[in-house]
Amino acid sequence: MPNRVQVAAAAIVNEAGQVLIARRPATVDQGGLWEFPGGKLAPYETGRQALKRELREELGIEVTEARPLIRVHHDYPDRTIVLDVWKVLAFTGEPYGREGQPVRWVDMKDLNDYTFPAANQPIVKSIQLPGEYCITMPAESIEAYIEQVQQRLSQGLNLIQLRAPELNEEDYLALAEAVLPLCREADARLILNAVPDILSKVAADGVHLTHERLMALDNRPISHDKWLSVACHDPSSLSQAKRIGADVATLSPVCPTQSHPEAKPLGWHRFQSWVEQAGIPVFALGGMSRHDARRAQALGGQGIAGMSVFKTS
Ligand SMILES: Nc1nc2c([nH]c(=O)n2[C@H]2C[C@H](O)[C@@H](COP(=O)(O)OP(=O)(O)OP(=O)(O)O)O2)c(=O)[nH]1
Ligand SMILES: [Mg+2]
Repeated sequence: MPNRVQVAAAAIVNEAGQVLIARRPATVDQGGLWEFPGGKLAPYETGRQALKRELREELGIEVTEARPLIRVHHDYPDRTIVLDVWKVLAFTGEPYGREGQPVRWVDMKDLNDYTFPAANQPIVKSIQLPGEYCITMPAESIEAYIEQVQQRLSQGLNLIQLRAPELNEEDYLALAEAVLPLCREADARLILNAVPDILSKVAADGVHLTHERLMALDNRPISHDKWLSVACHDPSSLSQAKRIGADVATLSPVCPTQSHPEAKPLGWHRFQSWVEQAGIPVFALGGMSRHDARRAQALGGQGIAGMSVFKTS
């Protein structure tokens, strides 16, 4: 690819959970589409420096705090771009379209109604996902699973993977049906750890595929209005995830974990370098504690996933 363009872009989220987007002029590359404000790195600039300069130039604001959100590589017909996306946590000034471009605050869930350049799909997903992904831990009975989910929701967790591999299909379906209204009530997303077909029976928000199910696929098995979460353990499963159009991945085990004592931990260093190439939001899984969410995010991950980490007593 002849042209490799490095771009810094910003996810600016306000207290009401709205995101600032801008419309690209009709005459430029990707013209007329909505974008996250930002632009190309000048020679010798770091991503963070470019972010600050671009937001000063395009929006008239001064970024005072930002962290990496996601990095996306994308091949357009005429160029490859590397989008280095930052979550802006604090800024001074009132943003406006300083170059005359329309800018708009939109609710996170309404981002899907706007047309962005093709590279932006994983960025939109990353903005919509929280930093904690709760996976249910083994429980004694269906009732105990339900109680566990209730407890996790009451902690404010809003992304729940219903994992219960020991249940037969009928029991798992009954459990999923019982848990779904609880998640709806709490405005949480419910991801079923099961075969993709289950979404024709239970109107959950998505499915999570085991590593084995992921590797057996050639295409995305569910529609784009549902979430496809997948289990990855190495660069080849991460690239398979990207290839089939998964929305989010767990990468494990990052640290030693009691639930999978035989698995060799990959460590934070590899987590960082594999995530950088992944191009989709990736949660660190395996031996996590709550304070690791910040660490995972500082290394370019979406946050942490886990089972026992969210247990309160
Ligand atoms: N800023 C931004 N650029 C994006 C997004 N998605 C996406 O594919 N791009 C592409 C479009 C462009 O090819 C490139 C960004 O270049 P740009 O036109 O914003 O660059 P710039 O602000 O430095 O503008 P200029 O000085 O070249 O006029 O990245 C996005 O969400 N935000
Ligand atoms: Mg720009």
